[in-house]
Amino acid sequence: MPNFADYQLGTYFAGLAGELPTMPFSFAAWERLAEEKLEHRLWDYVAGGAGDEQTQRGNVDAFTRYGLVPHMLSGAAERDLSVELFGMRLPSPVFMAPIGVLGVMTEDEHGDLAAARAAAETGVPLVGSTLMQDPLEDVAAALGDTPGFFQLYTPNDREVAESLVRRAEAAGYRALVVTLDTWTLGYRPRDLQHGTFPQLRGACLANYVSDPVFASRLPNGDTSDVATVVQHWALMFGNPTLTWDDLAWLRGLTDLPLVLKGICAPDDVRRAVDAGVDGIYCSNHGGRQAGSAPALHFLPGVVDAAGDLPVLFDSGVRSGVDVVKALALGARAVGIGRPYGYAAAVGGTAGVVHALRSLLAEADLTMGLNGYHDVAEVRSRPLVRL
Ligand SMILES: Cc1cc2nc3c(=O)[nH]c(=O)nc-3n(C[C@H](O)[C@H](O)[C@H](O)COP(=O)(O)O)c2cc1C
Ligand SMILES: O=C(O)C(=O)c1ccccc1
Repeated sequence: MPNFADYQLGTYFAGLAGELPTMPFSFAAWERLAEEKLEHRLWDYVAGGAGDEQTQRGNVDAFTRYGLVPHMLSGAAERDLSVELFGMRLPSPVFMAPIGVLGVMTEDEHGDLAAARAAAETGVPLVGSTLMQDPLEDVAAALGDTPGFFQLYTPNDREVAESLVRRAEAAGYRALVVTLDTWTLGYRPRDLQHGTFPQLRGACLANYVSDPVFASRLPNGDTSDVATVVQHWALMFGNPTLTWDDLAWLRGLTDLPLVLKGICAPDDVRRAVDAGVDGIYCSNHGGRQAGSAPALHFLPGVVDAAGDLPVLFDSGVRSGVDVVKALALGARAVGIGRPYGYAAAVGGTAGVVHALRSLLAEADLTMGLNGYHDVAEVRSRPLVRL
């Protein structure tokens, strides 16, 4: 059983030996460094969100409305953070949420590969986006023994969708995460002001370019002209006509565990359960799509409606304390988004490894100091509503 808190001890020991930290230990510090490092347009794309950005701020603020209750003398000197997900025992409940522009956020290495290498080093699973700078097969190969899940943006061309799913299966991804909240792009003032966003300039379309069915849709199957690729991608990317009636088709596409991302309403959970999915992913896309209530607000209702199905959660998680709060509200696994993206921008693989290890150390220490031995115990004790 990994002792995540040892990362803190190791840091102080290294300090005693004169080796001082070079990377941050808080989200705020990562954020500052990433803003300095990233090209302005890319920074705006990653940091920005829909409308006046109240939804993404609300996602973060929502965590301050709940508090953990400390319990003393409970002997929680060693904690078990492991959770069971889709028949796998994961060392911790933390995973990396899909970030579709990770591929171009890093300096010396491609970002999707950096995240996959960090997954291999830490055991933290990666949900790889449809929008990668390298083909999904190369990213899977960099994951080592750590599980990867493939996030699908369902193209309106069903044969392309099917081809992506076949490739994800063949590459060894362990679940299919279908994102439902981005069937068209949200209203994003920062990107609008720049008149563009990265994919429109050909970034992170490797899974399309490398796909034989996608390529077959291009004139003469020629994927070398970026403008042509982007045009076909833009026409195919979203699927506004997808409804619950199409879920049987999606379910029939694969035997992999099927997870629906972007679910917030309990009604939708019930429909998803009826359609035979294996997991519910409660998220409002980090406030980048629709203006809505904070994602955390929806979590208890989603967990309740999901019954025995595992609920994954993201949107607004910034610290190890936030991870523990999301677990207490019923999440089985908790997704980190912008925080590891910023770490990738600042420090590549090493940055992501450090960000994950320090976040896990904080989650582990938070559990221990509050007297919790394991995740089941966190879930069994109510939070204080502030
Ligand atoms: C730059 C960026 C790109 C994203 N791309 C994707 C994507 O390709 N697929 C997807 O399902 N979600 C995508 N998301 C949403 C994340 O998976 C996650 O829901 C969100 O980052 C959570 O919010 P937070 O980062 O503020 O915690 C993206 C988020 C960001 C910040
Ligand atoms: O930026 C995003 O959040 C995202 O998921 C996306 C996906 C495709 C095109 C543009 C944005």
